[in-house]
Amino acid sequence: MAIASTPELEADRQELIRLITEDAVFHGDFTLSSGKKATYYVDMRKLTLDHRAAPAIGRIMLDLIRDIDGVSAVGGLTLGADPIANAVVHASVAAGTPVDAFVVRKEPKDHGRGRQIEGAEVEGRRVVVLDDTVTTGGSPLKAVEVLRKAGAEVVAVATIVDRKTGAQERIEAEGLQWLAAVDLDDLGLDAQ
Ligand SMILES: O=P(O)(O)OC[C@H]1O[C@H](OP(=O)(O)OP(=O)(O)O)[C@H](O)[C@@H]1O
Ligand SMILES: O=C(O)c1cc(=O)[nH]c(=O)[nH]1
Repeated sequence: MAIASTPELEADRQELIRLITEDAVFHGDFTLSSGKKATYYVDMRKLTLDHRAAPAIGRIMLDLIRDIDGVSAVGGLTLGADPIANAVVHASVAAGTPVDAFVVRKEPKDHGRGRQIEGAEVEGRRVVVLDDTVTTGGSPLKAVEVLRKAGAEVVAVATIVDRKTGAQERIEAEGLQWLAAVDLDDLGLDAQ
């Protein structure tokens, strides 16, 4: 669990935990992105696109990466990461420490400029990969692979919710820092 760096930001985080618990945790039988089964699903899109939560998500995720030197762009695999990256851009401008955002497509675009990474140019830049909920880590690692091929220096993966099912170990095995704003203890859920 990552306690925020100031009482105000920790209040933001606690309010986000309340909103996730009330509005984004769904119980039932779910198939996850990895094909695994689970009895709950955390639908963070409900909150990354919600006016009550999006500004705080930007501040919380900016705070989460505060100790990493030289980060100039953030983003991740579309679409979970996209509204988070945009929120971080706004929070970073408000904080006087601007960063840019990028979107990593699942496949390169088949028309126009044919790009797989949209937005900020990442070559030679230190970047952080974002995600909304991480289970196996496959999605952020796909973004890492695409970003590295494009010449980015990926330094960390930062998620809002960590489902605590092995992603941290996979990410750290890639030499990347692992950061999570909210974990299962915060939400009163068991790992699965
Ligand atoms: O850690 P993983 O096993 O990769 O699972 C987590 C991923 O699953 C969800 O995205 P999803 O694949 O549902 O795609 P979407 O963002 O396009 O909805 C979520 O937003 C994460 O990116
Ligand atoms: O593993 C996933 O696909 C997944 C789990 C979860 O709780 N939320 C989500 O958006 N994706």
